[in-house]
Amino acid sequence: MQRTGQGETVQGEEPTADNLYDYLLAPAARTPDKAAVVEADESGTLTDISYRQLAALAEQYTQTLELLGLEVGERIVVEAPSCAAAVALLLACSKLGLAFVPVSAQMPDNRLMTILTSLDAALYARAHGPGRPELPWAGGTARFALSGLSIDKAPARPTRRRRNVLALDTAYIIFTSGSSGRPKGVVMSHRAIVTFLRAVIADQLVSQCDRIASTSPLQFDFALFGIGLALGSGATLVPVPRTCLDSPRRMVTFLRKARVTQVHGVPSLWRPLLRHDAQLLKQLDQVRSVIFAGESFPLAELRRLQQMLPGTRLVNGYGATESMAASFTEVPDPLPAHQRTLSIGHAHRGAEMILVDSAGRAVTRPGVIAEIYLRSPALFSGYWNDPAATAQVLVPDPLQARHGHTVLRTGDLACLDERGELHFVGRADAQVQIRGHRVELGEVESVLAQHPAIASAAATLVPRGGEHVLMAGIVLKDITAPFDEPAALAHCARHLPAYMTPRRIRPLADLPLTENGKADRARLARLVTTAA
Ligand SMILES: Nc1ncnc2c1ncn2[C@@H]1O[C@H](COS(=O)(=O)NC(=O)C[C@H](N)c2cccc(Br)c2)[C@@H](O)[C@H]1O
Repeated sequence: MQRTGQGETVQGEEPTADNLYDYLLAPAARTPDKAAVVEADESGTLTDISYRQLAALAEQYTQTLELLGLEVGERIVVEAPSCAAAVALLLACSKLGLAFVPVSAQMPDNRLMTILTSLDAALYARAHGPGRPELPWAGGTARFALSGLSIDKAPARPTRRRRNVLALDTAYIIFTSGSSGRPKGVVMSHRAIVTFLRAVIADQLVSQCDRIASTSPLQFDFALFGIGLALGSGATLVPVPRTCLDSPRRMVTFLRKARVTQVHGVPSLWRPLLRHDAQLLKQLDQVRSVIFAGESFPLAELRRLQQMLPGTRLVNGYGATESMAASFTEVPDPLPAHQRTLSIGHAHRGAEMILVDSAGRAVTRPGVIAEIYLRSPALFSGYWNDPAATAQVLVPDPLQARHGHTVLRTGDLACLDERGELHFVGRADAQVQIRGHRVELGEVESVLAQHPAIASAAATLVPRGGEHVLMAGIVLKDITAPFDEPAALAHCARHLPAYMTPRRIRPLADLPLTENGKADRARLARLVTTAA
């Protein structure tokens, strides 16, 4: 479809530039009446929004936004769950070249204000629902739902001439907590996200008859991945309501009712099911594949999941928001008993992960731990308004420095196995040193999870008097049983060197998680210390 100066599209020709709107709505021309998004209301009633209806809603939002006369590149902060209206607003922003910045309703007011201010956002749009009465935001505001987008306060912007949207214009910005604590905005262009989605869909991760359950909150790019994979392949997106995620029974009921065939989620999504109602998993006979991402899936739990979902393809999705993702590796079925680390395989089509040691040399021998660098045409543009932080991670290719291109320095450590596949080892900045030894928190956790009474475990370092002390939190299989800490400590001493044995092991009701569902080691450190 040829784009005219006013951003209109003329049916028939291919778009002149990669654009998320054209890419995600292409199926609307082929299968307009097919369900694009399945909506669930609070009573659990499911409603299909067809590609035609989604395109119409996106058009309605586009016309309302167009009246604001915003320049290409202006930022729209969107507070909403993953749902059809949010997808339509993402499409409208993409069509007008506005940057879509998803935030969560659970985000504290002051963090939201930091993001709105640092972005100098043109509009803060939230899905209909309880607002934030105390939010001191003086910029543009709007509310949106399936019924439409209403501007409550127009942004004070001079109406400017709109130009064509280019492939390098920003499609979305995702704020990550970042290990430094200050939120960093990962800026992704239309070219990066469309290139990535084309490659991953070409790798046959999904088929157009899939119904993809997305379980991550919208501000986590795993949710945008679900939107891109579903619509980009002409399949159907099934956002799972938060209320279904807290109860194993409600989640299984929902997945069955919505006839879901592929489930996306972080490893912790499966923990309550595996612990309480593993038998319920047998009801998910229609689920053909599961894609997990965000952190290593503890092997003991992964083996249980594999047993309970016989014949279901389990895919280990690895990667960072700065490239959306890097690799999708099928877990061997069955997972060999001796295997202690998960393969993250090879990068998706058109990209390459290389291992580089601290001297900047390529590592090609198995078993040598080094840092993963990602060569890819789908890398992020940079961190919002932070060229210094950008230069830390978008670096000259250490193996082809003279060519001038940059690669992503992931900060992740991995090593090659005998077959040349990468195995994730851990975060370079999470390498903890105890009395001069490198400690792998993941290794401590997997030994603890092998203890017969322990369902799951998380380890962390607690600063204590100038040094760091290794502490662990565990969840018992039977929370009514008394916890025998000395026995658990003895179990660790039998399987781990002394410096990797936790000082204390604390039973917890649940392992603390971040908003994106990953292990929250900072909160764990506070929990195990206060429990001392
Ligand atoms: N599969 C793993 N094993 C182990 N460690 C993982 C895995 N996936 C990540 N990580 C870690 O998480 C970091 C990155 O965090 S992030 O920027 O918030 N992004 C994410 O978590 C999610 C990521 N954007 C994403 C989004 C959609 C699909 C996929 Br597929 C992946 C990586 O650098 C790794 O340290």
